[in-house]
Amino acid sequence: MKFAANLSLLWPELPFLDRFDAAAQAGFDAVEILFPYDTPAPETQAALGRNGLSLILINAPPPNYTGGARGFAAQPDMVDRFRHDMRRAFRYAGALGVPMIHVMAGEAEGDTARATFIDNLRWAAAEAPSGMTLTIEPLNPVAMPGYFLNDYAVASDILTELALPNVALQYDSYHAQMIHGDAVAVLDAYRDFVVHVQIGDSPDRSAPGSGQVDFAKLFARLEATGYRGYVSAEYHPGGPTEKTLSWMNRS
Ligand SMILES: O=C(O)[C@@H](O)C(=O)CO
Ligand SMILES: [Mg+2]
Repeated sequence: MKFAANLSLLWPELPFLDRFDAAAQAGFDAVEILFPYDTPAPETQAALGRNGLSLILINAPPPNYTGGARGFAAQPDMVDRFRHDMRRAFRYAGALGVPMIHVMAGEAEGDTARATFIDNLRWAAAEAPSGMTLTIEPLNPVAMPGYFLNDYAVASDILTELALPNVALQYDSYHAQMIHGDAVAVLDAYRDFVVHVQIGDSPDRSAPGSGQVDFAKLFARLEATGYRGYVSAEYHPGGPTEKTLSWMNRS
């Protein structure tokens, strides 16, 4: 199994660029960053390069630049803004060879929002550089009140309707458990759509093994179904990150 470290959440006590060194020392060869845009791409590239790390995922758009809004992809009156932000994300990801961008839906509800989300994803999929995959991720309403994409069934319906090879599902055990009460059942139900897996426990987004998610079963299901993507650590370590990484030793 391939593991990645989410440097937006792990090693929170370290300056951002030092987290790359910590991840490599802990045995990771890949990282993801929710919103890397404050750091010029050459600086991120240097931190990756000196550690032999790949950056596998970033999000679009950056919330510091949107006033905290978590995307506009499902907002009918923000189509121009969505396209502008996606072009910026494509430039940043392209400069660093990032193969996946998580497209954030933003706060919205209803049929018009759904149609807008689908139209925007179709546009972005056509604009995306060759080899890049766009992901969508259901976020739970406790963590992200009002967020449009808050249910795995909604995500899978949208992906089925789109039927595009470069738009797929980002599964997160923390959100899946919070939304549907059984993260493993969610993985089983929507496994065919999944290209990227993030792990965190529920209800506190703490380290695997500290909450309600059955990680032994979850890893077994990933292995049994031949998952070849990354499993990325996206949780609040609540102390030294190195002490939370025993889950990496299981495969
Ligand atoms: O699970 C999460 O919160 C993230 O993967 C994310 O992309 C939201 O910013
Ligand atoms: Mg996530």
